[in-house]
Amino acid sequence: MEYRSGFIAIVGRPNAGKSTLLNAILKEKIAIMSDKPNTTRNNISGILTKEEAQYIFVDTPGIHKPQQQLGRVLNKNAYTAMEDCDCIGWIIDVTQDFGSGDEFILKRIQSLHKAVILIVNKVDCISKEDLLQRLLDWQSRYPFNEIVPVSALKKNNIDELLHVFYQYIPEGPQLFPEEMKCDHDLNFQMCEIVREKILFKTREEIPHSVAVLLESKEYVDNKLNLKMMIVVDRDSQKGILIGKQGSMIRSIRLAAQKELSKKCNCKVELELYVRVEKNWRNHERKIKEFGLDELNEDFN
Ligand SMILES: Nc1nc2c(ncn2[C@@H]2O[C@H](COP(=O)(O)OP(=O)(O)OP(=O)(O)O)[C@@H](O)[C@H]2O)c(=O)[nH]1
Repeated sequence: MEYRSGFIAIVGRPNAGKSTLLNAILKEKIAIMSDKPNTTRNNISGILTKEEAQYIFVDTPGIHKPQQQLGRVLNKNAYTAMEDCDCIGWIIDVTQDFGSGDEFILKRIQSLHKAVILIVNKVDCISKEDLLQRLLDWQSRYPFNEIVPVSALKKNNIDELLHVFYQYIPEGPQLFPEEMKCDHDLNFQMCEIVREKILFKTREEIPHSVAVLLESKEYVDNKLNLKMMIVVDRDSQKGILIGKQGSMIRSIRLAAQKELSKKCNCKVELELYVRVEKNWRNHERKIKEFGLDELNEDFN
């Protein structure tokens, strides 16, 4: 078996299960998951090094119709990932009907002329008969190179999916060291942990667009001191985040602190601040400042 290595862009509508799939493949929590659409903003890459190949995954923000500046930047990132890869894994939620978001992706894929593997996700939620019907429906929409049903959540058929990816990446040497699982540095992952706790604790009240920035980081006496800034775009959101007598921010801080300690293997002291930046999602400069337009710099 020849050794192969290549880039696989995972694209799909918000909530299709991209992050869950990436985590199932990499067997480690590196992309954040939540039940809200569009929690994945940067192109988190996961790297899986196996005996036969190195699979480099580019996770993309959910493709959706751009409504604001931030939406446009997100879409641009997803598209660049699609153009630069060796093959595309288009993940769909099998329980959802074909919609305008799919139409949008389809158009893009048609113009790229790349191998496209349709990953039919959430098959645990549907009967065999319905699944068959859905597969036939999807098959008639595009000449996919392969169609692979999976359950990212239950980790079903993941090995088969890798086997399929293998066939669509080129022969070549290992591109990254074996122990490297993700190209994003720890700082980014730490901010994502805090953002995940915010989304989880505040439920629908804080939009997915909340930004978390690392202000400072220092080790003192075997303890990691972190200062992070949470940026929201309305005063009312600041109120929600802080909560009654600071109860919400405290609960976010404690939950994040616990996970950060596990991640960093040391005691962590986290300080959180909330800043209101009105309408920051519409300002390109701010988007840049928050690092949301960066695209896999290490790979380019
Ligand atoms: N039942 C079931 N649920 C799943 C499966 N895969 C993902 N989910 C759920 O679907 C929701 C969305 O999953 P994510 O992985 O966050 O989706 P995503 O596509 O990364 O979403 P964005 O970040 O918005 O792009 C979560 O609640 C997951 O638990 C699956 O195979 N079966």
